[in-house]
Parts: sequence; C-alpha cells; structure tokens
Amino acid sequence: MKIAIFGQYYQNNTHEIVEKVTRFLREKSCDLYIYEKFLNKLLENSFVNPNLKTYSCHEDLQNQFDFVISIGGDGTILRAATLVQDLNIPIIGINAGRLGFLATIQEENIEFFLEKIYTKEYTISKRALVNLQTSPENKNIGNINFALNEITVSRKDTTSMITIETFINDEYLNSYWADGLIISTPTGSTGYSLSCGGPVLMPTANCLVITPIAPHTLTARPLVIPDNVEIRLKVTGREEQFLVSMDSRIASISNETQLTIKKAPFEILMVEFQEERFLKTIRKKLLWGEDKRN
Ligand SMILES: NC(=O)c1ccc[n+]([C@@H]2O[C@H](COP(=O)([O-])OP(=O)(O)OC[C@H]3O[C@@H](n4cnc5c(N)ncnc54)[C@H](O)[C@@H]3O)[C@@H](O)[C@H]2O)c1
Ligand SMILES: Nc1ncnc2c1ncn2[C@@H]1O[C@H](COP(=O)(O)OP(=O)(O)OP(=O)(O)O)[C@@H](O)[C@H]1O
Repeated sequence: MKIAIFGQYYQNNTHEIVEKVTRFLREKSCDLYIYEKFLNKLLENSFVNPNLKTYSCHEDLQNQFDFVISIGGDGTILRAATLVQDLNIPIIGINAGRLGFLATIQEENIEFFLEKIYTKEYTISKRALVNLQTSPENKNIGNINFALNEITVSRKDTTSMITIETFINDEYLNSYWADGLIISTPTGSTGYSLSCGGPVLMPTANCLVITPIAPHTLTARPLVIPDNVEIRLKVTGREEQFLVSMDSRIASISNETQLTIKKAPFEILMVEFQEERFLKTIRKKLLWGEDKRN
C-alpha cells in the first residue's frame, strides 16, 4: 500500500502520533511518503527521520497513492484536500486538534482504525465541493478555486455592510444586505454556516446552503438549494473591494467582479468507520443528547 502522510503543525504530541502511524504502517510494509514541510517541522523538533520519502505538491500525489493520512484538526483536512484535488485518493483524518469534526480518529485509537484499513472495514464518504469562477479572472484565486466547506463573500476594511445581489440559474433571488454570504456544501454545513444559523445537512444530501452572515433584514433566512444549479453573486459596498474565502483561504476582489459558484466536477473521498459515522459525530461534537431532561 502506498500512503502519503500530511500535517501542518508541530505540537507536543505530534511526535507520538507520527511515530504510532509510521510504526504501524512499516510493520505492514507500506510504501510511506510524508509532506516535506511537515517532515521539516518534525526534524526541527528532533524527530529522527526513519528514511521517509517525501512529497510536496499535488503533482507528486499523482502517482497511485492508496490513502492520504491527515494529522491535525479540521483545518488540516481542508488543506489536505487542496493537495488531493481530483485524484480520488481517500483521506483518513487523525485528530490532533480540538473539535475534529472531519478528523475523527483519536490518538488513542490510531492502531485500531488503521488495522481496519487492512481488513477493509471502512466506507468511503463522497464529499461534494463548490467551485468558484470570477469574471474578470482574479489572479489571487489561482487554480485552487474550490472549497470543501464553503465559499463566502464578506466585507473588507469596513464595518459597513455589503449588498450581495444573488441569482440562481440566472433567476433573481435576493439582494442580501449583510456582513457577508456563505455558500456551503453539506460538509461545510456544520462549520461557518452552522454558526450563522444554517441547517445541518447529511454529507450525502445533494444540496447546497445559502446562509447570510448577520443580515440586517430579519426575514433573510438560510436557503437550501439543489446542488445542480449555478449561483451568481454581485457585490456592492462602500469599499472598492470585498473578501472571498474558500475554506481557510482568502482573496480580495473588486466590486465589479461577478462570481459564479457551482458544484465542483470532482469529490473528496473521506474514509469513514462504522464506529465514527456522521450521525455519531454530530451527536458527540454538537453535544446532542447532553440535555439531561431527555
Ligand atoms: N464563526 C465561525 O464559526 C467560523 C468563522 C470562520 C470560519 N469558520 C470555519 O472554519 C473553516 C476554516 O478552518 P480553519 O481551521 O482555517 O479556521 P479556524 O482555525 O478558525 O477553525 C475553525 C473551526 O471550525 C471547525 N470546522 C471546520 N470545518 C468544519 C466542519 N466541516 N464541520 C464542523 N466544524 C468545522 C474547526 O474544527 C475549527 O474548530 C471554514 O471553512 C469555516 O467553516 C467558522
Ligand atoms: N500535527 C499536529 N500535531 C499536534 N497537534 C496539532 C497538529 N496539527 C494541529 N494540531 C493542533 O490542532 C490545532 C488545530 O489544528 P487545525 O488548524 O488543523 O484544525 P482546526 O481547523 O483549528 O480544527 P479543530 O478545531 O478540529 O482543531 C492546532 O492549533 C494544534 O493545536
């Protein structure tokens, strides 16, 4: 099996996690690669390099990898997705962070779950992404023009709200007067959109959510739409520029720019285990059922 390990940060327990993962996979005679910048962080912290091969970009992953193992929090998985892109390499998330909504394996269960990869006791959860196109083209966006969680537009350098004229398949929807607007995938529905009052979507729902960020029109509510439509946005405001974000990445865009958002032509494959399925994750992480009255 050929496996790529990905991580971004070094903290106290990183050593232990990486050692657990590499020890287990070596015993299984895996062909192991590690993200070069992550290895450098480990080496700076007196990690002894057990002759791991390295990779550093999307192109390096193009050569028949079986899995990517992400070590970190949800943000690290979002970053791993920018390397995997359309390569259909399943991602296994080991949680070294806080919430770990997408990164579901806890440190103490690493061997238990990695064994399940060998016994094929897992399923693949296909996650839709959203894709952004701008007219005119914007060089700040580059070719990583997609998001696993959400694409947002928001105000920049001002407390003044922006107006976001929104069309679905060329039909006018609304002009949101708000701090911003979120176009969320089902995966992203438990992220920023949820904090702004959006609904939780099951990962397999073929839908997107349009969620306004602090709209000044009290009747503006999150809207669930099918994922086969094209959403077009035009932003106006006091400043000449606004911000667009794709998961953790941001770019400044000028007001004349038109944004077109639609489902991306590829999916991200998340490895899911029976013990850590989506419904259990929302119960556990959103503390459903913690109310002692029921
Ligand atoms: N007010 C908010 O809730 C808010 C604001 C900005 C961004 N975000 C989220 O943060 C993401 C970027 O992550 P980051 O690490 O760069 O930012 P960050 O460091 O601010 O962390 C954001 C938090 O959101 C959680 N999160 C991310 N994706 C999630 C998901 N799909 N389901 C449930 N929780 C999720 C993370 O676990 C983390 O605790 C964005 O895609 C967005 O969804 C949330
Ligand atoms: N490789 C790692 N080793 C140890 N700790 C890590 C590692 N990567 C991330 N962390 C810890 O997790 C924190 C969050 O990481 P990350 O940005 O990946 O996730 P996040 O989006 O903030 O989500 P979460 O809330 O799930 O942690 C980091 O600040 C750090 O404390």
